[in-house]
Amino acid sequence: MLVPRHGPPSRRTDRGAPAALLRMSRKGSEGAADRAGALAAAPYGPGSSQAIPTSCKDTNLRTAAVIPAAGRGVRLGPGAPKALRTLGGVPILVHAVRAMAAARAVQVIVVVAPPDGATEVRALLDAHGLPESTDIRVVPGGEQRQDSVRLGLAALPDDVDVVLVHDAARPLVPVETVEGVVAAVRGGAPAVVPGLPLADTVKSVDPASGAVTGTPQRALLRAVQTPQGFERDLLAKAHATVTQDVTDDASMVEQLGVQVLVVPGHEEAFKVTRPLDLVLAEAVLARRRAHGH
Ligand SMILES: Nc1ccn([C@@H]2O[C@H](COP(=O)(O)OP(=O)(O)OP(=O)(O)O)[C@@H](O)[C@H]2O)c(=O)n1
Ligand SMILES: C[C@](O)(CO)[C@H](O)COP(=O)(O)O
Repeated sequence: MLVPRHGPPSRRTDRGAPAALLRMSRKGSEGAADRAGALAAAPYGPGSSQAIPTSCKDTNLRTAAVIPAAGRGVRLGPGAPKALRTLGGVPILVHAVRAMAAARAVQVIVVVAPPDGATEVRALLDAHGLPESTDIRVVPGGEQRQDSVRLGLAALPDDVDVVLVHDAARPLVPVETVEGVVAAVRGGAPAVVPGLPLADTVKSVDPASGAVTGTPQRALLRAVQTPQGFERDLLAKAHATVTQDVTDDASMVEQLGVQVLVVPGHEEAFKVTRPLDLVLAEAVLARRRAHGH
């Protein structure tokens, strides 16, 4: 099914799909070249007039997850790169890959390894017996998270139309959260993030003096998690055009003027960032195991 999202339909073929989109769904190098061309004629943003595919039933297109895992884990303290440290005796990255592979919609996973660690990560994943039905690829990452995600996107096969970006550092995200994000993208939202209301009051501050400059209304705020889900071409365009430093992928899409939708997140999808997060993650895992999960 093809539906207009950002304005009136553009020139259509006899099946109702804009010609550029049908070209983009072809497999192989010709399809890839057309995809690049179609991206240059960017359909996204205010006033745009393109239509985009929403259902893999009509297009046979697949959903992929890019898992940036190239960070050093400085805030976690000295040791191996964070994604390779263990939780319940299993590397954090393996938990994250399993969490993505558990979602029926996710057929392709691109793991973005530390820049000099792709071979080690490939061997680690092979040693942990991940589902053979999922196409799992490993590529080296970059200096910043944004660089790593961009390198992961470049390794996606042509027949992927929806992409999740999921931090390796969120190893315990429940499958329901992953599937909720995919369903929202497949249901018509071009960019989707899971989010939770805040428990703390948040202040803006002047970093130089520490003086409070404001108190945003808490009810209007959400702490956003991953996986963040996107139409592939939209995310590729965001990574090709936004150069400003950002802390998540959705904010790059926001800079293109495209609406991002928040769906319910989950408290177990927290990010392992500091040492106490590891303690919490071990406790959550122990609770799951006690319940037979
Ligand atoms: N150059 C980078 C930096 C981060 N990441 C990934 O992005 C996710 C979120 O980043 P964060 O939690 O900040 O991880 P680190 O960068 O490892 O943590 P720190 O900032 O404490 O070093 C992590 O899965 C991390 O591996 C990445 O792939 N490439
Ligand atoms: C992408 C993210 O997890 C959303 O909350 C977060 O912004 C990553 O931040 P980090 O400082 O790179 O961990």
